[in-house]
Amino acid sequence: MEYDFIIVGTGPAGASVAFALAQSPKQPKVLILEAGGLNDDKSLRTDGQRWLTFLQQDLNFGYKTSPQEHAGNRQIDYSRGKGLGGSSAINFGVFTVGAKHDYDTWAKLVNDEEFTWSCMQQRFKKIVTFHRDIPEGVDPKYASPLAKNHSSSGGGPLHVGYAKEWEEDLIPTLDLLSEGAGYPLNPDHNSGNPIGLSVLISSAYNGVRSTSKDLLGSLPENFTVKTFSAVEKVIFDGNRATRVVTVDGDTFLASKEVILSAGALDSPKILMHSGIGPLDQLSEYQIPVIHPSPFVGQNLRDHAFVPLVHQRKPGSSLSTRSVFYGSLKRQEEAMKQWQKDGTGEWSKYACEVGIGFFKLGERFLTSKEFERLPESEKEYLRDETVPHTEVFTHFPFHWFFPGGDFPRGDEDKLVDYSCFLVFLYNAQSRGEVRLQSRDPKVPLKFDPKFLGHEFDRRAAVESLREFIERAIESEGFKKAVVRQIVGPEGNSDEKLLEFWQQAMSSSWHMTGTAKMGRDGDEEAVVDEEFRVRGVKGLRVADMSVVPVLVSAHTQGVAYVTGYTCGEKLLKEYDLL
Ligand SMILES: Cc1cc2nc3c(=O)[nH]c(=O)nc-3n(C[C@H](O)[C@H](O)[C@H](O)COP(=O)(O)OP(=O)(O)OC[C@H]3O[C@@H](n4cnc5c(N)ncnc54)[C@H](O)[C@@H]3O)c2cc1C
Repeated sequence: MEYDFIIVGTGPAGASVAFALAQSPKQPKVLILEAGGLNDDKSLRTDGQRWLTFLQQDLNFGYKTSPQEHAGNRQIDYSRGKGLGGSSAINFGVFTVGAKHDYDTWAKLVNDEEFTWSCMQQRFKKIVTFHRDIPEGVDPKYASPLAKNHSSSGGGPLHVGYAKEWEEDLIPTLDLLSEGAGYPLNPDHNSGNPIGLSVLISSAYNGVRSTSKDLLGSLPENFTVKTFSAVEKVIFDGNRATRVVTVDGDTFLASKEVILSAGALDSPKILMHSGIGPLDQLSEYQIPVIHPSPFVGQNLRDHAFVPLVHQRKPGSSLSTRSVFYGSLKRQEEAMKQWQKDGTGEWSKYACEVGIGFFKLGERFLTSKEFERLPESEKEYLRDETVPHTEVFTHFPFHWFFPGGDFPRGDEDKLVDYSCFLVFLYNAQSRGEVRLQSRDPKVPLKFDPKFLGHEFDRRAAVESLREFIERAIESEGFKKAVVRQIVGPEGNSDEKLLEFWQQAMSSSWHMTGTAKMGRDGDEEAVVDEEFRVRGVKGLRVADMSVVPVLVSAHTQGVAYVTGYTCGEKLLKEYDLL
């Protein structure tokens, strides 16, 4: 069977390519191939369990990094979602779009206005329906987005917004950070300027998580979706891509384009198995070369985070979460309620958090590591919309703590704790993904080179130090705390770095492994039309191509990346 377009992968990017093409009245024939299954079990959408879905093995490729030299030689979890929705089906539901300057930088790098914030903001409005309602009686100072920055009714199929019910200690925690620690407020973190403290907008609504599968819900008849169809490679006639072959040996023909949206760890793999990649790697595994492309798999970037966990004095916080998490019976009852109508405690606990994007102070800006950055990078970091770090509140840490004092259905061990996550932003380290087998079932080798650059180590240390000095050591916080459960053993550079090395995790924001660039950029794997350089009829549209490590959790970027590619295809093939 021949199709006009074949899209590989249904994460935010692939689903958005499809969603854009579905708007064509000319009904091009589109085939969507997805490695995993339907992901149609309703309970996978339980808002309060969004932190746990990634542990389900059938929904996750289960990747790990290679041993990380600067992180205690640990192999760090490098999860990727499998099945309809891709990684959005297993992610934590943080819905952030990043800084205006990220997109304007992208547009400048590739010399195309289509990537500016003003164009991307319009696309967000087509993909997303934003629900602005917050619980009654809550002061809107942490959550009052301006209408002009968001779509409301009449937006797209991806529903985002605030949880209906907030945990009792959410606002007091944010008050502590704003009034006690002096962090600035920002009631509209998705406005293009994320700087400041807000209540988080999540990819969830009415207790139900949203995933990119929601964009595939009402595809017209000219679309075919095939699950359990992992693509091995693209086949070329001369240098034109004409077919894809799955690992099970099925072949599908594409008369116009193949679009790879298999994500930043798998699109490079498909390229390499198709003969597009670094010559040394292709020849080592005897893969016939279609086009040498030395930067396929290079330029990998990511965010990272560490947790800070403290036990609070009994009665010092208003939190009731430990009572819920401490009772399996209560959790079961709540699940019955959630199954019935999406309400109850599974749409309250860990469903709303605080998020802050901040600039760091003079100690960071005058450090030798900052000084030694290229001028263009310093200029980028000085832009008013670009944060230097992120802080996150109310992470349900007890689920990930191996034993210890946390509630696990045992009411004797109820502990009231606070958990903040501190993020490393703007990492300068460039990692890589590499072939390690000729067998397409074997994943690439993933080496993000976490903390491999001196700037990253400085930014990690200063992000953590500044948050500890401002928030954790503030009178308001200290007086409510019994002890630190997880955190550094001191405030020196060495102790702070040691803590990062032992406790850091990837944020799963892998970016840049098939980077987009303008003519003359020798590192560019694709051009600004998403076309793979050196061949015809093949594009990559997912986080692989994004040439900027955006100041956000990356699902939003993946959605608009895919949608931009879809719009370009509609235009180029005169489909509107
Ligand atoms: C545990 C976790 C938590 C996260 N939390 C957040 C968060 O809270 N907020 C946020 O903004 N971002 C978060 N992210 C990141 C975010 O989900 C990703 O940036 C985003 O999903 C990337 O979109 P994508 O379309 O590029 O790739 P993916 O979402 O990874 O989609 C790739 C798709 O391609 C399919 N595929 C792969 N190989 C093949 C093949 N050979 N053939 C056919 N199909 C294939 C996969 O099954 C998948 O459907 C998280 C990610 C993870 C893993």
